[in-house]
Amino acid sequence: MPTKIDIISGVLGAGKTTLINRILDSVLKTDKTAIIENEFGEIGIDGCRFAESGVALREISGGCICCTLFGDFVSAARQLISQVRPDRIIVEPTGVGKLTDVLRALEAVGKVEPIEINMIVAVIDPLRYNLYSKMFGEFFTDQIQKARTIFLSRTQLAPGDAIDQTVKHLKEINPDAAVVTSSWEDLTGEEMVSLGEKPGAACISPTESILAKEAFCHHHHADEVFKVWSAVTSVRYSREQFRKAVHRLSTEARYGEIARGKGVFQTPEGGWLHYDYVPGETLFQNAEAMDTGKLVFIGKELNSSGLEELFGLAFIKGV
Ligand SMILES: Nc1nc2c(ncn2[C@@H]2O[C@H](COP(=O)(O)OP(=O)(O)OP(=O)(O)O)[C@@H](O)[C@H]2O)c(=O)[nH]1
Repeated sequence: MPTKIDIISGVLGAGKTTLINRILDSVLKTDKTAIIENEFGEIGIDGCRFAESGVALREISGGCICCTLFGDFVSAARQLISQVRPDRIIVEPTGVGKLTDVLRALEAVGKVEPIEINMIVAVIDPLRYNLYSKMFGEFFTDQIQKARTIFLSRTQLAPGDAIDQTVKHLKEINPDAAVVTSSWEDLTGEEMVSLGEKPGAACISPTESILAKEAFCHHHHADEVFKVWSAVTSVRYSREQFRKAVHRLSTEARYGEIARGKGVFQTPEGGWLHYDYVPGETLFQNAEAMDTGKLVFIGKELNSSGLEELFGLAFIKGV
């Protein structure tokens, strides 16, 4: 039996990890499942978020499958298939990865291992459609164009007209994709899997039609456009101090254009908080105790020294 491959794409912070966790609830009942996660930043933050589910996880950090990590991805997939023998591999590309490039990498895997592309999903946040379209440009469009199923995230928070507008834009770019507008809270894991597996009307053959066209297109790589600032730190912040720092970061142009932030830090009381930043929203969650705090921000034209100053760090950069 070929290994089923599910690709869950979406720009930084769109909701890929959240969707994968929902899908895992269902597929783990029947399929031995592995995950390959590609983190653009060097410090992997998400790994621990799948840990409890008991899946085999391979994390590829510090670049993108499209360029620097193409070979690493192909070997990780080959190794998983030959050693773990999963029924299914879920691939979470970086938010600044193009589906085209992921499909190209999978084409290389398919030459040596039996695989079958099962889901090609893009997660789109309707609340930030225009912002992300501008910020992520060709990466965003490519994900929409190549997806078979598009899941809208955060729909419970989005007004109806934002959802309608988003669906209209998506259909203009990819009329064949199935677009799921239901709130994720109203869907079971099984329903999400079945929606993700349902092929769009014009079912894609990744190795031929998509990739042949792409070969002639002008093509930017993620690391030409986006930069990562990351740090490990023992500095403690209260939730309020951290929120204030992030507010400055997102409102003062001198720090650059911040697309995503995530990490963990210790509070003055000794607890640990995980933070998730997307433009206009910072969420905190209690976290397990860590060996050290880790901060990551990704964006355009990042001002590293400004960030260092802002977070007042006694830190070792870029570990
Ligand atoms: N309530 C709600 N929160 C969501 C939804 N999707 C994402 N979030 C929240 O948005 C934040 C980012 O979601 P993630 O699932 O980590 O996004 P991601 O696309 O995996 O992010 P990267 O891996 O950094 O690119 C998290 O705090 C999520 O809890 C959704 O549909 N509903």
